[in-house]
Amino acid sequence: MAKIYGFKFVLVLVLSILINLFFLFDHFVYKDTELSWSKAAAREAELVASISCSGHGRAYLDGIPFQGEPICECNSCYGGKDCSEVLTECLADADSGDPLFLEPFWMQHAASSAVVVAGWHRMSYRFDDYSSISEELEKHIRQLHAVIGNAVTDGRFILFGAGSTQLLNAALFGLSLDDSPSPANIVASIPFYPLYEAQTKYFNSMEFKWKGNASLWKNRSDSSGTFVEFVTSPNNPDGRLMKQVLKGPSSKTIFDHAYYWPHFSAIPTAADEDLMIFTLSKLTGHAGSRFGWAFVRDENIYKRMQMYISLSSMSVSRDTQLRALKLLKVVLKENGKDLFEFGPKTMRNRWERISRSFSSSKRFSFRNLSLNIAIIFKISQDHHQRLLTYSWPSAAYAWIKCERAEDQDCNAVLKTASIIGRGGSIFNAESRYVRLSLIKSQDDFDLLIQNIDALVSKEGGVAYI
Ligand SMILES: Cc1ncc(COP(=O)(O)O)c(C=O)c1O
Repeated sequence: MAKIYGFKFVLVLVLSILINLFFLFDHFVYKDTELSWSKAAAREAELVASISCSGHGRAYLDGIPFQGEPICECNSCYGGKDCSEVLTECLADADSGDPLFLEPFWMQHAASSAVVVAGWHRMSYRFDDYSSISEELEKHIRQLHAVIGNAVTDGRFILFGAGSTQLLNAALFGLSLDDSPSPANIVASIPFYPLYEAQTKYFNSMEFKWKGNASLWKNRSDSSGTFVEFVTSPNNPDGRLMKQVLKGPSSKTIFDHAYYWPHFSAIPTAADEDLMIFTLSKLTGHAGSRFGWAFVRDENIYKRMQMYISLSSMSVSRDTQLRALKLLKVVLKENGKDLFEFGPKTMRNRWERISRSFSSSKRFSFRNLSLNIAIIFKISQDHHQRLLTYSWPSAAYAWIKCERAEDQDCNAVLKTASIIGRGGSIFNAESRYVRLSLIKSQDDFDLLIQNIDALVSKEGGVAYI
């Protein structure tokens, strides 16, 4: 009898231990991972993401709803409720530098790149340490440059801006606001990104004046004052790796490295300049997030740039910084392997395609940027492995020249074939040049190729310059 009671006692004890373990597990392990306040938001986000737009559009959480439902926003030349209708007489728009070629990458990395933002996320003007930049984001940015080897970041201050657009202007003020009695002369080499001239003229400061083509000031006298040169490397529009034209103690340089990433260029050396500007827009494609950063060697210039940011917008949105951090974490996975395979491969394919389209043309030519692009991933600290080697140009834009004497306005010529490019005069170059953007969506690119093929088929022969 005592044996049976003893057995029952042990059984009850074991059961009770098991039940307690179950509740403990449920409380600390299962309950811990169960979603509560984020569940509805996650469901809403996935619901919108699941709306089918036939691969030619996208529904967004903040899109204008129709009958309470989010609707598809179609790519150009597609329409209808689900973007399945091809619009006729549609123009191939290769004008803007909207980097949507990277959208498929982020669709493939939807899970790792999603961000959940609580209603109370970083409401303050400041971080705890009174700074306005996320230390963690700064760390990831510096790590990214070290992995890709495109910039030396040691011994430099870092600044965040609302896209590189804000930082370019901050740099202009930072370099011009010195004790010089006359305004700084602002220059760039032709062809140049038109924003430099537009910003300098629009802000119309007493501290600086636009002076145009840098080459015209090579033999200037000492009394000509301070010069600030914008150097875009790789260049927009023609993709060349550029150096400053003006040298000497009275010249300062703003290096705009928006395109100095393996998608668009060889990375022969790590940029090691005094003032370097980068942007998330052309790195990950998130132009809409408006995030850029600058590395500045000189503390006084850094402080003046900081003052500009502070007076114009206080600082960069914490929401944007959070998103940038999440994106860079994805980028840095396996030392950048995924993004820096996808980006260059996509650009190489597009260049192969457009080169083929123009290959039989004598009427149009483009600079053959036949770069030997070597993408180097740091597999570990001291071991580099060459994973991809391309011998194709991969610049963000094709810089096309109309070769016939009568084709003075190349943009107009392309327009007759329903192609919208950006005319050379916008970059201060001849109008027999035109820039075609190769970084837009696949739909835009496919239509561009279709219209180029139709235009070229009306003539014959290739001319590389
Ligand atoms: C050379 C260059 N710099 C800067 C920018 C501006 O980029 P962000 O989106 O960072 O303002 C662009 C955009 O096309 C660009 O081509």
